[in-house]
Amino acid sequence: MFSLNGVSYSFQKTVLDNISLEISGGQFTGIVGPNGSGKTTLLRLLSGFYRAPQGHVLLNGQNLASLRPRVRARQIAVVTQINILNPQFTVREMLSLGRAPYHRWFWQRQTAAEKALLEKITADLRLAELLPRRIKTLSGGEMQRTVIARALAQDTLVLLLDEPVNHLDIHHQLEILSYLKNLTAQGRTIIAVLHDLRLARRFCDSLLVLNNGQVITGLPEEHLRSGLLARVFELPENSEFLA
Ligand SMILES: Nc1ncnc2c1ncn2[C@@H]1O[C@H](COP(=O)(O)OP(=O)(O)OP(=O)(O)O)[C@@H](O)[C@H]1O
Repeated sequence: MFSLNGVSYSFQKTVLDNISLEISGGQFTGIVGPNGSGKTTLLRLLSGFYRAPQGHVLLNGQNLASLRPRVRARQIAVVTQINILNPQFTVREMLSLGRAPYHRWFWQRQTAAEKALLEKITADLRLAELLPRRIKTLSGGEMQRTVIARALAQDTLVLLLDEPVNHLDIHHQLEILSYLKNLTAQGRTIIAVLHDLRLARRFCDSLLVLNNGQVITGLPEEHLRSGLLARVFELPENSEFLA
């Protein structure tokens, strides 16, 4: 699915230093690491938002940098921390925006298949009552569910999410993460930055652990057994936050 070959990325200092790794398709991969370790930077490289000045980011063997944004948006949907939303849009309009990569012009009529897709997403994320509401009137959690729904409306094989459950209460956190996990059973690839290590361990098939410019890949249990998570987060090995 994704291959990174010798990727480095720097701002004033080097954030990612000569990273080579593979991310498998059809899995839930978590990106974890301390604040400032480069999680968002890595996600932006995977989305094509940043171009690696050194090395290559490949999606199914294709260099991401060579894909036109519209073509990329049919393969990768992104939920960022700061989603630039027009506060005047309704939830219904936001969902429709997810179809933009497939339309020639802005408010092109939706096909029956597109309407059915949006209805299913609306039902799955329990958004029906919110459809007529303007974005500016939503709570943080409602907004987050709307943004995730818009990404799902892109109907891509890959979904990249930056802290997708941050604004959600524990019930909605579990609901959204279970939903995302179930999408992998349909062959979709989910890659998400997560801060809660217990949730990451419970839902992720593999974890990318970022620290000091390096990325260590592996199963959550491997990282736990080796003590890597405890070391990186400066926690005792038997910490309840890893359990
Ligand atoms: N546009 C930028 N200009 C300068 N420095 C930046 C920029 N974006 C990120 N950085 C720096 O790069 C480092 C990695 O940032 P990044 O946002 O990728 O980390 P993160 O692991 O996602 O952090 P957090 O957990 O706090 O969200 C940080 O030190 C950050 O200050």
